[in-house]
Amino acid sequence: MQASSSDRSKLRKTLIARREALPDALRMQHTAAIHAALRPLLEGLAVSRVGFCWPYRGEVDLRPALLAWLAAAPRRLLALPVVPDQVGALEFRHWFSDTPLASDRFGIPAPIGTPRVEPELLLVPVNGFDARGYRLGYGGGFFDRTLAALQPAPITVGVGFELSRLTQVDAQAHDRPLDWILTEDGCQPCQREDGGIAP
Ligand SMILES: Nc1nc2c(c(=O)[nH]1)N(C=O)[C@@H](CNc1ccc(C(=O)N[C@@H](CCC(=O)O)C(=O)O)cc1)CN2
Ligand SMILES: Nc1ncnc2c1ncn2[C@@H]1O[C@H](COP(=O)(O)OP(=O)(O)OP(=O)(O)O)[C@@H](O)[C@H]1O
Repeated sequence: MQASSSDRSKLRKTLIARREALPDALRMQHTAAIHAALRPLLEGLAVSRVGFCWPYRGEVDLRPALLAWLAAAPRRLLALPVVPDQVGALEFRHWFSDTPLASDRFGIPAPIGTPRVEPELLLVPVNGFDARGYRLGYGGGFFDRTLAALQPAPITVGVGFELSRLTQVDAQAHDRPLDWILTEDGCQPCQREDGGIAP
C-alpha cells in the first residue's frame, strides 16, 4: 500500500527530529566514521567532480572530509546545489571554502556567481532511506527532478546516520534509487530490485 502524502510528511518530521536530537558526542563519532569511509569511496570511484549539500537540520557535515579529498590531488572540484526560482532541477555551482554564499529560500547557504559544475558523483542527504536505495527527502522533489535531468547520470551516494534507516521506503513512480548508502557503519552498494547489487 502507498503511504499517503500526510504519512510521508509525518514520517519526515519524526526522522528529522530524531536526527536533530542526536547527542553531540555521538554525532562527532558517527561523523568521523562517515568521513573515514567517504575518502576511499571517492578514491575508488575515481571521480573528480563531486556535488554535496551544506549541512542543514542535523544532516552529516561532510565539509572537512571533502576539503581534504580536494587538496589531495589536482583537477578536483566541489559543487553545491542552487535551488531554482521555479519548479525545476537543482543547479550545481562550484564551491571552495572562500566562495561567497547567500541563503536560499530555505535558509541554506548556496554559492553565488560561481561557474556551473556537472557532478560525476552526488552526495545526497537522506532524512530516511532503505537498503534498496530509496530515500525520503524534504518533499520538494528537487533531487528526483535533478537526477532525471542530469545527462550523463551521476553516481549517487545517500549519506545519513543509521538512525534514519527504514525497513522500506514506499517508492513513488519518479523515485530513482541511490547507488550507494554511506553511514557510520560504512559504505554499501544498494540492493537492486532485480536481486543484483548496484552499480
Ligand atoms: N543540505 C541540503 N541542502 C539542500 C537540499 C537538501 O536536501 N539538503 N535539497 C534537496 O533537495 C535542496 C533543498 N531542498 C529543500 C526542500 C524543502 C525544504 C523545507 O524545509 N521545506 C519545508 C517547507 C517549505 C515550504 O515549502 O515553504 C518543510 O519541509 O517544512 C528544505 C530544503 C537543495 N539544498
Ligand atoms: N522527475 C520529476 N519530474 C517532475 N516532478 C517530480 C519529479 N520527481 C519528483 N517530482 C515531484 O516532486 C514532489 C516531491 O517528491 P518527493 O515526495 O519524492 O520528494 P523528496 O524525494 O522527499 O524530496 P527531494 O528530492 O527534494 O529530497 C512530488 O510531488 C513529485 O510529483
